[in-house]
Amino acid sequence: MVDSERIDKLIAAVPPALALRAGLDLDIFTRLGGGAATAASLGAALDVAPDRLSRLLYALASIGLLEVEDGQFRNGAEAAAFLDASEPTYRGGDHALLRELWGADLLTAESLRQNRPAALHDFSEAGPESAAAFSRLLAPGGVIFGRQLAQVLDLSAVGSVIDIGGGAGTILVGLREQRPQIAATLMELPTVAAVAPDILSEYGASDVVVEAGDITVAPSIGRHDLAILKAVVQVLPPEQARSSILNAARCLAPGGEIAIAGWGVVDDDRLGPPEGVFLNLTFLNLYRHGEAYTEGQYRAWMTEAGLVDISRSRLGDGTALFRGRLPG
Ligand SMILES: C[S@@+](CC[C@H](N)C(=O)[O-])C[C@H]1O[C@@H](n2cnc3c(N)ncnc32)[C@H](O)[C@@H]1O
Repeated sequence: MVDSERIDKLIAAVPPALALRAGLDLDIFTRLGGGAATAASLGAALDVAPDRLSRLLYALASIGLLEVEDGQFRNGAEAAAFLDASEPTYRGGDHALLRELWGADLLTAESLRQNRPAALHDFSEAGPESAAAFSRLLAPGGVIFGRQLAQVLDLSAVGSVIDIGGGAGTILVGLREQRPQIAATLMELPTVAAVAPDILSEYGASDVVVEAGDITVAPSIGRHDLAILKAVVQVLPPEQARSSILNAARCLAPGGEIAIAGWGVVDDDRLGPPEGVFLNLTFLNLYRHGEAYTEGQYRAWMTEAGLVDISRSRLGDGTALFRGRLPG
């Protein structure tokens, strides 16, 4: 017997997520920090009308992200830990990016009807301004991902790391926080390579070597102990996805490790994980050819690249991580 409950729940899941995003956009959780505020004082601090703001505050309280008592709002435990940007455990770094992606998601039916991406994003044809804007959107999330990676990889023997298609290169910032002695290179398409140094210097990482190149055509000019390829394979058509992995492996010194990551990965049956399955729809709206490739495709390309000890794991935020090593 089917009933409408599940459909109602699916539909109801969206508005709380949108309220959360509005809270992040307005910096509400960071403003509140460890304290409490009324809608009036928060409204004054944010320069928004308190009576209208209070609707959002009550909505956030209704899903436990805020707590309210006698008209005073404070962060709930999860918001205090993960949505306050001053905390090292902050998970909201991607919210500006999600705003773009969710905007694109609303166009899925349109993209299918028109048989073209309704919110086309073309990395190779992007002008300097849009390359800089997109790289800035990704930059905060990059630092967080770099920290996550530093926790799961053994960096003790890594003397040199390359982030291929790393946007502004901020993954290298998070990755090297505890090991600043690791030499770092960012390899990017020329338009992004041109804007990356300015963004890197804002993150105190002017020592990162920026190399302009196209990973589908040739490897880096250097050899590195660790190569990172995050959210890059998925933006490329299959033949270029394959060559990006073959060339990334050629950036490695013998014994070096590759970390291929992204939400855009699906199981071989294409039914999971949810991050990959639904990002694959977002891709319909953004890219002519990019897609969430299957685990089997990643493994086949990595094997063809001569990599061994291939593994797939899932990081805390749902990012799929493939690791492999070049024989020593
Ligand atoms: C979705 S973004 C991911 C950026 C970064 N890795 C991250 O996860 O934040 C994809 C990046 O791949 C870069 N890219 C696309 N095609 C490339 C290619 N053929 N060679 C090098 N970089 C490429 C783009 O310029 C863009 O910065």
